[in-house]
Formats: sequence, C-alpha cells, structure tokens
Amino acid sequence: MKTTIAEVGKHVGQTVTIGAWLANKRSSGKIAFLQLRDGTGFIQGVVVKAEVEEEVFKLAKELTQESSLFVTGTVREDDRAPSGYELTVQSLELIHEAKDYPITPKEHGTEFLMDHRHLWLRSKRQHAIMKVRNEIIRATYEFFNENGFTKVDPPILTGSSAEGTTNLFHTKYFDEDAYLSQSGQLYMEAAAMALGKVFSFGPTFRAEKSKTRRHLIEFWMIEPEMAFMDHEDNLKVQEDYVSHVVQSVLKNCKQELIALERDVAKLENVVAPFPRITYDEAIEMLQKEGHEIKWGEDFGAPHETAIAEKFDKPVFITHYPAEIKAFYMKPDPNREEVVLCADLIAPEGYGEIIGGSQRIDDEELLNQRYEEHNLSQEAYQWYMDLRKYGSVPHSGFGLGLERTVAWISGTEHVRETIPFPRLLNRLYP
Ligand SMILES: NC(=O)C[C@H]([NH3+])C(=O)NS(=O)(=O)OC[C@H]1O[C@@H](n2cnc3c(N)ncnc32)[C@H](O)[C@@H]1O
Ligand SMILES: [Mg+2]
Repeated sequence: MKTTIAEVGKHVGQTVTIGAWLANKRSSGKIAFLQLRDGTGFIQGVVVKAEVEEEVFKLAKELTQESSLFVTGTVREDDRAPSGYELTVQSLELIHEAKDYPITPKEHGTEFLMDHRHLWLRSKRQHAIMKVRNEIIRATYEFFNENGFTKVDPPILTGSSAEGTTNLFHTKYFDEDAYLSQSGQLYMEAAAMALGKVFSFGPTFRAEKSKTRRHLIEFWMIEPEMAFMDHEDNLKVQEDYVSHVVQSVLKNCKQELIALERDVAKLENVVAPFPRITYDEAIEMLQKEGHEIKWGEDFGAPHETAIAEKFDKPVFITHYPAEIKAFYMKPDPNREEVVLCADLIAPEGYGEIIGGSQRIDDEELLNQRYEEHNLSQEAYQWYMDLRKYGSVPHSGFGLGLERTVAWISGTEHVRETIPFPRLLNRLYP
C-alpha cells in the first residue's frame, strides 16, 4: 500500500510503497543504505544484495543524489533511527534520474547555497527550520482564534506609511503613487474599531539598506490590535502569545529541534510573565557596563544583546523617548517625553522580535504629531476619522515571524527562516 515516511509507524511489519528522493547513500559489495526523503520526513532504506533481484541491487548501487523513485519495502522498528523506523527494501522503481545535483554532501559556501535556495530547501536542516516555521504559524492561529481575535487582512498596496518614509518601496498605482506595506497597523486600528480584537498575518516590506543577520527586505509579520486595551493589557497578550508559541514548538517539533541541535533547556522556561524594564533602566544598565550610549539614543544590536543576557526569558523594554519612536505612539500621561510602548527582546542575542505600543486616541494630539512628522493630512484623513468617531484607548503590536523562527530554532541568520529570502542585493531565486 502507498504511504508516506511520516506515516510508516502505522504499518510496522507490513510492505509499503513510498515516493521519495535519494538524499544520500552509502554502499558496499553486499548492502546499500539509502537515505530517503519524501517531504514528510527522512528514513533509511536498506537493500541487501542477497535478498533482492539482481537489477534492484544494481539500481541501488547506481542511484544518484536527488533522483526520484518509488521504494517498496517492509517497515521495521529501529531505535537507532531518528524516526524510529527503517525500510527493508524489496524493490525500487526509478522515476527520474538527477544528474550532477549541485549541493553535494560536502560543505558549501553561503552565497552558493543562497544561489541554489530552490534546492537547498530540500536539506534536512532547512526541512527542520521550515517545520518549526509551520508550527509557529499554526500555534499563532490557534492562540488568536482561541482568544477571540478575528483575522483581518490589511492591504499590501497602500498610500501611506506607518513606520516612517525612509524605507518605503515605491510603486505606481495606475497614475497614483503607492507603497508596499511596511506594517498593516493603521488599517488594523480601523479593523479593531469594527471587530474589537483583530490580527493580521502577512508579508511586509522595508527597503532598509541593513545587511545584518536580523534584517530582511520582505518579512512576515503578525499584527494584533485590540480596542479598549491599554499598554499593560498589550504586554500581557504578547507574553501569553509568545509563551504559547514556544511551548507548542517544544511539544510538536521535538525531532526538528534535535536535528537543529537546539538547546531546548533555554526555551523550556519561556512562560508568562516576562520581565519588564524601562528604557531609563536599560540605559543605566548599559552605561554601568561601559557602553557609550546616551539617553535619547536608540539601542543597537549589541545593546539589545547586552540587556537580554541579564534575563533567561524575553524581556520587555518599555517607555522609550517619544523622539525616537513612531508618530502614533501615546505619550505616558505622567511623563510626556516617553511613550507607552515596548520592544520585546529575545534571549541569546536574537534581538527585537516584537515592537508595539498603545496608540494616540486623541484627535488634537494626533494632528499635532502629523505636523511634527510632516505627514500629509490628505493621505491620513481616513486614519484621523478613527479619532473623530468614537475614539477609544487601543493598543497592538507586530511580531516578526522570521526573527521569532530564528530565536526558537536557534538559527543564526534570518535568511534560513523564510523559504525565499529577499535581502540587500538578493532577488534570486
Ligand atoms: N502593529 C504594530 O504595532 C507594528 C509596528 N507598526 C511595527 O511595524 N513595528 S516595528 O517596526 O518594530 O516592526 C515589528 C517587528 O517586525 C520585525 N521586523 C521589523 N523590520 C524587520 C526586518 N527588516 N526584517 C525582519 N524583521 C523585521 C521585528 O521583529 C520587529 O519587532
Ligand atoms: Mg521595532
């Protein structure tokens, strides 16, 4: 009967057929070990010369890396196998021979692998990272559906910018100027006034000339927005959400985390609540450690890493100076020079995974911010209407999917956390 590698455990002792690719192999005069993959998992097929037809063993010896084939064999339990099972092969049927597959089992340079990303995805490591990404996506929908949020899809083509105008991708919308969305937030605020608690999950674009291990040009963001919820309510949703995601990956991606050699002890205690420090306290911590940073400056990666090292969970840094944050953030009523915002910094040097804030709900103050930030009233008239008609306290945040995948999977660079990364000078494949 036909099955998949993920399902062989249901057929121990039975003869099954799987469609597969040959990931790797080793053989001697009497036996061949075929490392097979079918997209659902990996399994070893053992071909014993004395137990199969002569042409089967001949084919096993000649099979080339990444050739596709049907494999028929008996499923056996084997504690030494990562999947717990092995196939004793009875027959092989070649589908398509792969000649000179470029990504051989030896080490390859990053640029070579990136140029072959469409093939590199087939490797065991990339398979594991994509399965962790998938679990984070699944757990995200689970969390927000179970907590009364409605999925709302903001537009990708927009006429305004939420996060400043320095990293916009410009395009034409017929004879009008348009931009690829940097953040769906402003639209999510409108949606929150209609549906209470909403979340988006989609691609966002930043024409940032940053060549770092945390920056992508196109990345996926989850942007919840909640009417009637303030700064502290916002942080609670974030820590509950991130804890749910981490614990879901620990529960459902055990094999993948082993394949990635991830130290899971560092994830096991990621449960709410998370520590909270203010920007002032963070500046003081850094200055005490000798970092050259002054109040009013933004944190760079080394600063975030130095702060995160003091905690064994993600840490919120709250109440940044208004001067270095976005126009829409609500000032602290007790101290107008700082705003009710928080960045969530992941441990182990993975940096900022969430940016969020309580939003200005006062029409006059928002108008004042438009002027200070030279924003066109015309492009934002619709956004201002949210303060004209039944304005309410509301807050929200944006979690970067790829940075979160990097942290949870223990992956150094975000280019390995998205199927086809868009980086500075990288639009291929
Ligand atoms: N709805 C909101 O309140 C979100 C808000 N408008 C916003 O876009 N905040 S953010 O710019 O900090 O970006 C949010 C997160 O988005 C991720 N992010 C932000 N920029 C990038 C790049 N360039 N590459 C990868 N990931 C990125 C990172 O995790 C940030 O913490
Ligand atoms: Mg940010």
